[in-house]
Amino acid sequence: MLVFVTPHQFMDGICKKLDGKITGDVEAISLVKGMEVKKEGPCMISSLISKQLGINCCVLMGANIANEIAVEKFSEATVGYRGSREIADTWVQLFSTPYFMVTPVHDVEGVELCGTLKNVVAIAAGFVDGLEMGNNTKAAIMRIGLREMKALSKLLFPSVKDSTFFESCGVADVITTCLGGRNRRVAEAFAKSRGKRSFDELEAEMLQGQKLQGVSTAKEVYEVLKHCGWLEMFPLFSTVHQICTGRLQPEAIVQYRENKL
Ligand SMILES: NC(=O)c1ccc[n+]([C@@H]2O[C@H](COP(=O)([O-])OP(=O)(O)OC[C@H]3O[C@@H](n4cnc5c(N)ncnc54)[C@H](O)[C@@H]3O)[C@@H](O)[C@H]2O)c1
Ligand SMILES: O=P(O)(O)OC[C@H](O)CO
Repeated sequence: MLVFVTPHQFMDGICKKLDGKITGDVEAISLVKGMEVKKEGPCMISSLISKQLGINCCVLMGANIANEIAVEKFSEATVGYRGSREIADTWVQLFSTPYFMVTPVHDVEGVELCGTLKNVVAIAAGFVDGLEMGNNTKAAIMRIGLREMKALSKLLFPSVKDSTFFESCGVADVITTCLGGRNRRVAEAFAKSRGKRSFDELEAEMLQGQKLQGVSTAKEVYEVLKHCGWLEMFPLFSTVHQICTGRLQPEAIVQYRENKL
């Protein structure tokens, strides 16, 4: 059983290194939050693993800030699977502990897109914190973000279920990452510097070698939206990328009209 958990930026290279080396009856699970954008469109990391290595791949996503789990504070997570429930039950059994409650959901794309897209929402929440806009604004950003997450997931994969957004991988992960995650923290510092310090510089200074997922995911999402002609339908997602790249000021995070999707 193979467990993948690295920053998503490295997964293409890792799969290329593993290509041809995996034989026998192998099952994989990805904890990686992110996507690759190929010429033919977005490719979720579990699909990349499945396609490049020829193996089935489930996902594990949820409201899971690592250092809280490390000290055994209670939390939940979601296993997303396709096909047979049997393998999902095996993963649930493997990961479950009295303080880590894992639920299987038959919606691998929905679960993985929740884990991926909420990192863009967390960047937006960090801008709100850095600008000291307050709790009402932050709640508004989280709500708009969740709505865009659901709308984009369903446009990309019509099979995605509404109920997935109420699992740990959905609304709960939006909340915990917007309150306590690294994406939020670094975006807060970016906004405090009024965009004068780059994300790369802040990441290197604040994360000691760890890699942010939200900034590159915002770029990948922007590319997908632009390619599909959907930019105006997703103002929060597109504004986050434009702020990250310096085309807009952090204040722009509340300066757009929400489109009714
Ligand atoms: N840390 C969290 O709280 C948390 C929680 C849930 C999910 N995730 C997700 O898990 C994934 C990994 O996050 P993380 O915080 O464990 O990341 P991390 O930066 O701590 O790196 C995890 C692993 O990736 C390896 N790695 C680093 N650079 C690499 C490279 N160039 N090539 C190959 N491997 C490399 C590291 O050696 C390490 O073992 C991300 O997609 C993240 O969103 C993280
Ligand atoms: O620390 P972050 O912002 O990468 O978020 C960590 C996890 O994805 C939360 O579930």
